[in-house]
Amino acid sequence: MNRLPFTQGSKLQPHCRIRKCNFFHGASSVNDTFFPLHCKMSFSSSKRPVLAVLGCGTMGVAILKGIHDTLDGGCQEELFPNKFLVTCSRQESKARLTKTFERNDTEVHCGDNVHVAEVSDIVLLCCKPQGSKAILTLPGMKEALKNKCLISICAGVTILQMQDWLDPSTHVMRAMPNTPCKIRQGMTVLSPASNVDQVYQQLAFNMFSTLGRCRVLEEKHMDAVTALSGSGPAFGCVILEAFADGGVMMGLPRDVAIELAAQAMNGAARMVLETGAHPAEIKDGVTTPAGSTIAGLLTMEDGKIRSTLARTIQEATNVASTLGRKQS
Ligand SMILES: NC(=O)C1=CN([C@@H]2O[C@H](COP(=O)(O)OP(=O)(O)OC[C@H]3O[C@@H](n4cnc5c(N)ncnc54)[C@H](OP(=O)(O)O)[C@@H]3O)[C@@H](O)[C@H]2O)C=CC1
Ligand SMILES: O=C(O)[C@@H]1CCC=N1
Repeated sequence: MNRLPFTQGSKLQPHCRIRKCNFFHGASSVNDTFFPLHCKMSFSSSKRPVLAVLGCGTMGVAILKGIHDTLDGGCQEELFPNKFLVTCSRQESKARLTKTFERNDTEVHCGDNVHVAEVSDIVLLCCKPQGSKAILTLPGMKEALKNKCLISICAGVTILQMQDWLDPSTHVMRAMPNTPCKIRQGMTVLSPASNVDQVYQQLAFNMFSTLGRCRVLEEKHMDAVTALSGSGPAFGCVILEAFADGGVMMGLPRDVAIELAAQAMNGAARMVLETGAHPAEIKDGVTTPAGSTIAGLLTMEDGKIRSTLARTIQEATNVASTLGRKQS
């Protein structure tokens, strides 16, 4: 059977090995060279870029934790940020974030979005989709983001919408990461606007590659990406929990059942990603004629599990496409 062509993102993780990305729209390939592009931009306060996270909730924390781990692993890359400013809207969140990020390189602000954007080079927008317009159209934000890079992870908020709210000189990019970025096992898909400078594209690719796998796709795929890999960890965990319930039903202690289910799924997923094998090949390899696996597989098919899961992605994609339209 043919091997599947995957990105090599996960192999980048040890200590920030950066590879060069092919950024043509729709391309996803990375090659094996170290990143050679020298920074032709001068960043605000130091040689290395300052990163802002506007709206630092679940995802902002997941991304920044992964980035901090990369830095703590000794990342010296010129294009990798080494100073961070994050924002939230409530004082209690500020107190929580201040505890979470007790480090000299990270400042936490309540509000202050425009000031934070002003003193940063790269701005990650991590608020809820319906709050994106309110933040990007704050008085002074258009000025603050001139010539800078804005990377939005907001589901369903399009490049065109953001360009409409911002100055034409702003380099607008969408990213769809997922929560495993927190442990640097994430998947991020990037989609830059056509005018985004190569240096910013490289910078974003570098940054997200250290948080797991990263690839570049055309914006038309972003809603499906949101459903499959943005929401995927939630869907995967429901399946995992149901497997564990089955183990508990048959007498396994809960903690053992969860470990076995998680490692079975982790092992299967890694076989797909690391060998390029098709999932069907792995399934067939497990399935002994007249054995227990085929008995279980037929039960799954009786429950229409394939169409149920595929329709899950279809439905989540449809909803993702509407999220940017509902602005508060
Ligand atoms: N959760 C996920 O797995 C994924 C989410 N996404 C996208 O990421 C985005 C964030 O999701 P998630 O992290 O789950 O959401 P959260 O609700 O956890 O985080 C949103 C954050 O925005 C802050 N915020 C709200 N208004 C303002 C404001 N005016 N100024 C500054 N900060 C503000 C909130 O602050 P406060 O806490 O003080 O209210 C909160 O910290 C969404 O757009 C979603 O589509 C993408 C991929 C995966
Ligand atoms: O549920 C949501 O809308 C977001 C987008 C991807 C994951 N969470």
